[in-house]
Amino acid sequence: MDAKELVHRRKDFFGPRNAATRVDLFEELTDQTAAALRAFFRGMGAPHLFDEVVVPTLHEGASQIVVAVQDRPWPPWGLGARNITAVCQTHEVGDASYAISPVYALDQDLNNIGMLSAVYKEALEQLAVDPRAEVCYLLAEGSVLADQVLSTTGFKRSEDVFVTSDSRYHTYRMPAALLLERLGLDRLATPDLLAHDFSGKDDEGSLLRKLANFHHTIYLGARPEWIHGRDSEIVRLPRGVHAGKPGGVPSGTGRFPVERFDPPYAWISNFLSDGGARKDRVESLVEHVLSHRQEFAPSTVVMRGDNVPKVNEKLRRSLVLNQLGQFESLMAERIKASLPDAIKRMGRSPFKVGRIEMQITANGDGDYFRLHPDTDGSDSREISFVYFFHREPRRFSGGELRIYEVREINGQRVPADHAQTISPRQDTLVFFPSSNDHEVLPVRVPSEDFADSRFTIAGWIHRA
Ligand SMILES: O=C(O)CCC(=O)C(=O)O
Ligand SMILES: [Fe+2]
Repeated sequence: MDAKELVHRRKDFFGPRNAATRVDLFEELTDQTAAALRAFFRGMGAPHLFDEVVVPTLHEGASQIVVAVQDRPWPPWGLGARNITAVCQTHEVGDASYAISPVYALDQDLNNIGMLSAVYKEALEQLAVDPRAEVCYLLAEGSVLADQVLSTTGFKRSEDVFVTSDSRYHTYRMPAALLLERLGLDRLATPDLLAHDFSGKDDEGSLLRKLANFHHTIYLGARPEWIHGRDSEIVRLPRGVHAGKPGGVPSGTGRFPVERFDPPYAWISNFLSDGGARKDRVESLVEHVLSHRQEFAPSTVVMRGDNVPKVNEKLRRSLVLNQLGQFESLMAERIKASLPDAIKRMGRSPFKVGRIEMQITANGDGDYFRLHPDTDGSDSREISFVYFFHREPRRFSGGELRIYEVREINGQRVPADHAQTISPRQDTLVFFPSSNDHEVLPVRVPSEDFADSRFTIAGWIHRA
């Protein structure tokens, strides 16, 4: 190889590597694709993403996976026949509203901006077939860089807010077609992107820098969630959380401007822990539920006009245990101690506390609790609470508690068109008014092991 050739090669660092790359798209997994994806995520250092995110999301439908793939010319089968080098997944979260993942890539391709952009472009183009299609990211309040990058690209922050114990997340949204345009992806062909050939289309590399900035910020902003399971600046947008509510209330997609409300709930982290005792308390609670596994029964609901609790899988699917054992008095004591402050935080008036009902629930794979209030006003339930706990490490996903806000219109309390979504956190308790509509989004427990369930102590505080 002479020096000239070497210089030429250096100039096209990613171009030659992308020469055998194509962009592919699928909505179902063949064994071959599954194997290639698994190998990809393992190479990325996040093997669990495949089983815990990609596959379940795909199985729920309305999801697409766009990949950059290199095929081995011969033999076209067996190990390494398809080598995936980048992945982007979209899924519907509401009417014509889509979540879009970062473009996942192996470390050696993180600056392969042409390839990342080619994948992103094809993912967006699939969505933009519907002119109403918008894409969404969930971005933490107070984020500086990601907010700047998304906002200058044309994303609008909406008041669809999601809450975890560490952060509040806003939904940022933008039409898919406009995003293609703003990133210059409507002007660039996929082969040119893969060849890193921006000639004539990129004014002094500003397009390349803009794309790099966009992909890097989203990738790095989202990375703590999938590498460390930590709250990150950008988090995954779960399916269903922007879905419309029954009863004709407009969906909370944020397409309709909404005013801001005070949170309708109050929460307390490290609820049972004091000092170093947390681990022991939660562990013994987990032991308690595991040793009473046989006494858990299918959960029931009480329908209006009927006093007898019945199993109704249209509304609720989970298991319930009524004996709290030694935890009953501990919970009651803690609840009473923290209630006055919580009531203040929820902006409610104090009331004389009567009895406290409590039950333990286990939400396994596929379980949920559809939209409901805990009182129709004919009983004395005042405040509901949910205490979250689970075996470590956490092996379920989903199961967010979504609490709808209420607003006054002409003196009447009506459910607002948006809600706050709380992801289950170890040893955290959430209070909310029993009359507020709320729901538990579907839970995923890939292991299908009872011990990996989303466990709660749920209860109701009555007026005396
Ligand atoms: O499990 C939850 O997060 C809420 C349960 C609930 O709504 C109830 O038990 O009434
Ligand atoms: Fe409830």
